[in-house]
Amino acid sequence: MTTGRISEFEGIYVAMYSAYDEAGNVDGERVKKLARYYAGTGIKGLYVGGSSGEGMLQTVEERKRVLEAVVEEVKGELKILVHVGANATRESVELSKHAEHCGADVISAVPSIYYRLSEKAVENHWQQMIDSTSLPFIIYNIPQTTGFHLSMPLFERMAKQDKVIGVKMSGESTFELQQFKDAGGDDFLVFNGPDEQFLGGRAMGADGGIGGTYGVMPELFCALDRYYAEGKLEEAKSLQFKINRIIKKLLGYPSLYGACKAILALRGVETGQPRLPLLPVGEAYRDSLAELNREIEAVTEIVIEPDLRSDEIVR
Ligand SMILES: CC(=O)N[C@@H]([C@@H](O)[C@H](O)[C@H](O)CO)[C@@H](O)CC(=O)C(=O)O
Repeated sequence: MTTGRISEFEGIYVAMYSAYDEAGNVDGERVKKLARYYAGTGIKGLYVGGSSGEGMLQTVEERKRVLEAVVEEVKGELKILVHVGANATRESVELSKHAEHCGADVISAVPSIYYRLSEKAVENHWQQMIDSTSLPFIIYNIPQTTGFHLSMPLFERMAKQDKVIGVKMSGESTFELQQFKDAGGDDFLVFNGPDEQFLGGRAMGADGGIGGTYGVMPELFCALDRYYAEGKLEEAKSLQFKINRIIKKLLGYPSLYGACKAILALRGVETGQPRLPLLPVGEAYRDSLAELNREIEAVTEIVIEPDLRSDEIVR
């Protein structure tokens, strides 16, 4: 049985990539075009300004402009979750208030990075954001990039607050994911972070997923989620394997984000290069990316074809 909160937010969220012009500046029109590209793919919503969105590489003003463009384009069609984590608490609070003012649905944040912070400091950092708006809050746990390990006692203190509705679990342990689900309770949302183990995360209790590579194959993750929900586990497993072959190739380019952005460009959705220090992916890779794009499109064609028998999907 799903509770109100779960049914309101469960599902597939694209962690949206940045959209810059050729000079590398935030381009509102490109942000809108990218957001529009996802509306109608079956996803539940967008996660704006997270890792894939390069929020941590942008100024507060740029982050505001990105969110404003997304809200203007798809508010009401897609749920809008916004990452407001910044190194300084005061910037995070400013971004939180801006998110509420704009009409975002949920705020979310990683801990502050660089300084080795105590649990108390991270708790206070998050609490200031939570207290600054009436929006629900989703903890963003990604220890492999932040270096901060979210302990169970801190998780439990956070999760017992009404406004803290979920955790985006980008750590790789599905056991830990399951522990969050168990401790959070029936009404607490858990989102799978590692796209490569979406199915494992779902089987261990995740209510959906938030992922960067969804951005080049949203229909595949929607289909995977559907197969799992319908109990079609063989089909789901086979589709996850196909997806993982694609992700493995994407991870072989100078940067994952650059490769995904290049694939979007091949589809007519220009978003520029990732911002340095994330490496660009240049012309030299065009042919291999075009081939990878064809591979994604071929799998997509099969999963969205309603008349195909499910066993044809997987062979
Ligand atoms: C470490 C990392 O960046 N993880 C990604 C995944 O989507 C990741 O790109 C994917 O699993 C490929 O490894 C997401 O969990 C991050 C995310 O959703 C975000 O962009 O905020």
